[in-house]
Amino acid sequence: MGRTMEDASIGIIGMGDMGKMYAQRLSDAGWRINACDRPENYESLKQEFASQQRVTLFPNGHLVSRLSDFILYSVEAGVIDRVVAQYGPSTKVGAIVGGQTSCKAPELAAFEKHLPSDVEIVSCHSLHGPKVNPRGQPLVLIQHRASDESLQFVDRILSCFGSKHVYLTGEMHDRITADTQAVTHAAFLSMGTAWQANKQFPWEISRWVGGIENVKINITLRIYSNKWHVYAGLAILNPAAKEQIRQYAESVTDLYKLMLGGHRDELKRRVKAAGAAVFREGQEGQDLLLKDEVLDRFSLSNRSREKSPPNSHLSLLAIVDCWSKLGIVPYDHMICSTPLFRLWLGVTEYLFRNSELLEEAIDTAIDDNTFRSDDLEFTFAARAWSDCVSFGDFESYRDRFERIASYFAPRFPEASQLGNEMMKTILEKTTNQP
Ligand SMILES: NC(=O)C1=CN([C@@H]2O[C@H](COP(=O)(O)OP(=O)(O)OC[C@H]3O[C@@H](n4cnc5c(N)ncnc54)[C@H](OP(=O)(O)O)[C@@H]3O)[C@@H](O)[C@H]2O)C=CC1
Ligand SMILES: O=C(O)C(=O)Cc1ccc(O)cc1
Repeated sequence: MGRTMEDASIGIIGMGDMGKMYAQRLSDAGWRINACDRPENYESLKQEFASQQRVTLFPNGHLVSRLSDFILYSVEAGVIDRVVAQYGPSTKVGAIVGGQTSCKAPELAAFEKHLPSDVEIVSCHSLHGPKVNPRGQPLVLIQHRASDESLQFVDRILSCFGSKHVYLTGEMHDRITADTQAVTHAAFLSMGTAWQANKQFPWEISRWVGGIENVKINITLRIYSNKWHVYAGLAILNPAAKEQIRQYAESVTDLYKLMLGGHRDELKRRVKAAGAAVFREGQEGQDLLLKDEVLDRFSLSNRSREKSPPNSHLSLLAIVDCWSKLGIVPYDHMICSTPLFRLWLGVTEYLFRNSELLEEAIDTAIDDNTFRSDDLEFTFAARAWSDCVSFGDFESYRDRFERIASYFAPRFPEASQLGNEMMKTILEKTTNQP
């Protein structure tokens, strides 16, 4: 192999949010980094990292690849094949190559197709955004075409994050993250779409103020304030995601029809059967601590509230129905959970483990018209996102995403500050899951 830990250097191709976070943390831990972004970004990146002695910027990926012992591609998922085709053949003999894209099938296929056969492949995926502290968060490692020694090499390099290393195949990774990431995002994207369609800013409306509504609002705005390609890539490129998002849209539609038709008993039976399948005895894990006292502290609204306003919670009833239809037990997915997924499971659990609240949601869905038009738009939105992902057209995904993002944009600074505090407080209590 000819590389030693002492003189090894790490290459990063793609110095966006994740690439910069990796460069910063790995160089702080003492590693030498060779990095590049697209050639037109070379000068500005060189200036940005001028004071970082251990980070050397290069104009392109050929120069990074020929020098580095472990090379990470941290580019948009949609361009991975093109970028690996371009720089892969320049990889240093005997080096190890990996990627940070959120869906592994296309990334590993690109590596197999374009990397010389004397190059090993160990890929990775940090299951959190660039502003989250990696300590304690899952970090997936994939020993795809590599010796045990090379896996240990990568393991050691990445150990400075303090993340929880999880060893999976690419296929297992994609199946699990379809649920922990893609379906979770589909639910929040649909909430934002419905609010926009109804011309609402939910924090200004009393029925959306307080408790788990704050989580829905803050996370939705957090997603729309991020880059569209992250969500598009992991949904469109993952075949398991398409199927799961379709089931979510189907569950939303079925439950909404039961609500509209006033079929209280059937709705109750279906929701409770799904709840029993998902929240089985003994699978509670630790208390997720999503209590109103905590959640109420993170409101974008300046109104106070007396009591939880009743809500049909269609988005939450549907995710449990969807999990049960697909035979998914979300607790089994904690190994690949992102912060958003844990919050999503937390609010779902909060509803389903409180039988009074669950009964109230079902009764509200049948008896109270207040949420009908919200739920109608939510149903349309869930189906439209599912279609958009199934068609696999990145540009129309981008269009939809950016149109809705621009509606909420004036509130992003405030929402992301509040969202960060909320994530921090809640995640401190939910990180160490079994
Ligand atoms: N953001 C997140 O929360 C997470 C993202 N990921 C995944 O990590 C990857 C990177 O995401 P993120 O950092 O957020 O996205 P960014 O858009 O911030 O970063 C991607 C970078 O790659 C650059 N790039 C594109 N083509 C090339 C090229 N040919 N050579 C060199 N650089 C190139 C882009 O430049 P330009 O913008 O000029 O095109 C951009 O700076 C994605 O695949 C994403 O799915 C994984 C975990 C979390
Ligand atoms: O927590 C989430 O789901 C996020 O939105 C952040 C994120 C996005 C992409 C990833 O591959 C991993 C984490």
